[in-house]
Amino acid sequence: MESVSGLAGVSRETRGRLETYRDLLVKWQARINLVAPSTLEDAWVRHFADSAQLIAHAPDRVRLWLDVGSGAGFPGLVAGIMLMETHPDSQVCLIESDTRKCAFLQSVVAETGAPVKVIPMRVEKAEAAVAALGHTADVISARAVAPMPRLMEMIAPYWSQGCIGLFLKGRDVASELTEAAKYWTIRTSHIPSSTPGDGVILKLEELARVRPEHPH
Ligand SMILES: C[S@@+](CC[C@H](N)C(=O)[O-])C[C@H]1O[C@@H](n2cnc3c(N)ncnc32)[C@H](O)[C@@H]1O
Repeated sequence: MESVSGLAGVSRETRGRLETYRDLLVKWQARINLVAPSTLEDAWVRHFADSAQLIAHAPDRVRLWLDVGSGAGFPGLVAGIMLMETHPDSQVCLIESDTRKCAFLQSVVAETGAPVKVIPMRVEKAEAAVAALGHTADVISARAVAPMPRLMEMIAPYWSQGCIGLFLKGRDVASELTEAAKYWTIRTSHIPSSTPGDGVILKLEELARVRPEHPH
């Protein structure tokens, strides 16, 4: 695992927590569909390293990292475990509408002790629950949840000055951003993903509405 980019150089404790997470993923996958079955064998790269690479792009201070549509916890729960080592004051919040996936996420949190709050709700309904955490988000992340115009509508209530977005996206991101720019002033940069494939990390540093809600 140490040789997998994004997971290189993690401590023995972090490695142990991620292995606990991977073992639980395999166990629960037999009962509920957490990830595409074809990706399970290569989960270290496809899910864990893909998520872990975001940590290198986190700001120095992360009080709250918000992950939307977390599914089986990628990238947010991996971030939560990695931040225990690099940003010990951080809290991660996972918003996921599927309650069975949330039960899995809770079991990983319980087994690893990660400072992660799971909110079993649709992101559109979770504003009060997130506000109760006491901090605005410094980082918002998502993978495979929605095209950018829709994703921007989902995250806008949680966005504040100084926040950054870190999104794992595929090859269609340029056309998604062209569409999004009709509705938002945005400032973005693309960082090639360090895991195989044609993915990118889309870093969002400005989000301000210029037209009413996208008609998704
Ligand atoms: C394709 S899965 C991706 C899961 C994970 N991010 C990953 O990359 O493995 C999309 C997830 O987003 C969740 N989701 C979709 N719309 C949502 C919403 N409005 N609020 C909260 N969760 C949502 C779904 O339940 C699902 O688990």
